[in-house]
Amino acid sequence: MALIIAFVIFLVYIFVVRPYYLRWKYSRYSNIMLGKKFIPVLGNFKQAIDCIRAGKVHYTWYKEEAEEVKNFDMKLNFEGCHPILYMVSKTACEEFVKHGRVDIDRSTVRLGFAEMLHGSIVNKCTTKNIFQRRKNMTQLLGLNSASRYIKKFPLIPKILSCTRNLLDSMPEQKPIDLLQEMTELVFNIFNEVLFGKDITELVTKLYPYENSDGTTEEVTLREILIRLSRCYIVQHLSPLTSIMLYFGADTLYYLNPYKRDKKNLDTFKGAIRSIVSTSKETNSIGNKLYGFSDTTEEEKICDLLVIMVGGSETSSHSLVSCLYFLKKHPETLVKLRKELEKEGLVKDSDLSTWKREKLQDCTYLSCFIKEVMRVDPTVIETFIYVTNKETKICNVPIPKGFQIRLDMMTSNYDSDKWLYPEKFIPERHDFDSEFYQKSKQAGKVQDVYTRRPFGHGIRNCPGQTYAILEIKVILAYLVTHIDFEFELEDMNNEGIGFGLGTQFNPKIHISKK
Ligand code: HEM
Repeated sequence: MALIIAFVIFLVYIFVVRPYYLRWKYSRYSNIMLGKKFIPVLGNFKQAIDCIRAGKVHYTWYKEEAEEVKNFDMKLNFEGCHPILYMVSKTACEEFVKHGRVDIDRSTVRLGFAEMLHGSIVNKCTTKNIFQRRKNMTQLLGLNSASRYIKKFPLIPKILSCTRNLLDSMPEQKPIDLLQEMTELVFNIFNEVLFGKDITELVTKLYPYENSDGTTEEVTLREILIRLSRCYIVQHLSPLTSIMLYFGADTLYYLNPYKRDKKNLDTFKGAIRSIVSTSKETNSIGNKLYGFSDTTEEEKICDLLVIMVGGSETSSHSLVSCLYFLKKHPETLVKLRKELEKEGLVKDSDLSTWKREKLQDCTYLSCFIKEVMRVDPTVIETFIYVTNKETKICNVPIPKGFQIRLDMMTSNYDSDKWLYPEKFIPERHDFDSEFYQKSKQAGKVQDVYTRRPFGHGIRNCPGQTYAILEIKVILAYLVTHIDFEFELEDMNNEGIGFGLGTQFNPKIHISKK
């Protein structure tokens, strides 16, 4: 009995007393905004739930609050019972980056995606070993801008041939699940890059997947990855996860859905392990990554998993957004097609015409993608970071062990930095455009922290160069080879969005040119 009472008191403390105490404590700082609609247990998730109920994408409230939030350096929110300080202003971001690694480092909390990717670099502090593993990844995959790999390896032809295969398999004038198709496409591309010829097994072989009703289904690895990503997002949002984490992350595995998700995850990792260990492609990136001596076998598998998730979930969502905004603003599609035509990137042009340099010359294409990432970012916040000791940011003392994230949405809608931030105007990113000059004259100037789609600091996204190149090639190929229509309901929905975790699953109809 005493134990039950102690447990109830503990729950009341973490879900009610502590959040209210922290809200009171930080309300005394004029540069901290308290998240709205806070309610015990759910924390500020209520805002996301309200958006979904109103038929809008779950992160619309970030956009709606942006004009108010921009007046603060930080925002205090609660994810369930977890307090998180979001870095909002340029100064807060700058100080966050300066504190990097020593005073503030990546959190090791095993929650949601971080739990799914547990064992990889993602929820590990920035030690020498983690730095080396990140370097192994970026150098081998050539994800940094000075990439020898991207130059030497026929990455663009691979992207093009996968996109062409996808288009060949797409039926005309029938509803197509766009997110599913884009995820499949980037998954295939990324895995060809990672595993070369071994891809065949990866794409076609079926593996057992345990469903929530206890039945087992035979599905492809790609399907397992898609389902698992969704399951771990749900785990992240569940108050039960927060409670159980207090008893140690491994206790999760005694209960469903955690036990089942872990089993499915182990199937996935087992398959990757078997593909790499029996690989005939000794020179494949996956094999080389697997060959590094400074990591254990489990760490290598987990690092492969993180690049597979990072490489497919994110870019596919960005592509859906890009296609949507092209249709929403038809003049952008006309302008983009004209630019591509000028570079000789047209239907039936020889695949060897599609050179990286040509795509780099497509200023409008770059600006368009930047604008999509501004109005509808794929990721709205970084992974969780934590203070290693009492730290000050913008003169606010933050105790040891406090969780921190970078807010990646507010600055996109800051009217001090952007002219007409609510409008979709790709030209705002083109220094030579009239609109850019007009913005400048109106005193709107961006700084290095205004755009944050890939995070900042030593643990920012190592895949950004690869991601942007991939999005450019696929988008350019698609718009030159198909016409497409979204459903009217989606076109008219002003609250639609396609970032990670979106509830929207748009259907398109295509006709091949
Ligand atoms: C549109 C595409 C993408 C977006 C918007 C994106 C965004 C992000 C963001 C916001 C982070 C967190 C940074 C932080 O916590 O400070 C991240 C981390 C990461 N991303 Fe990406 N990403 C994309 C594509 C990719 C690709 C293609 C890869 C392939 C390798 C990748 C691999 C990673 C990895 C490994 C991390 C963890 C880095 C670490 O823990 O040190 N991402 N990404």
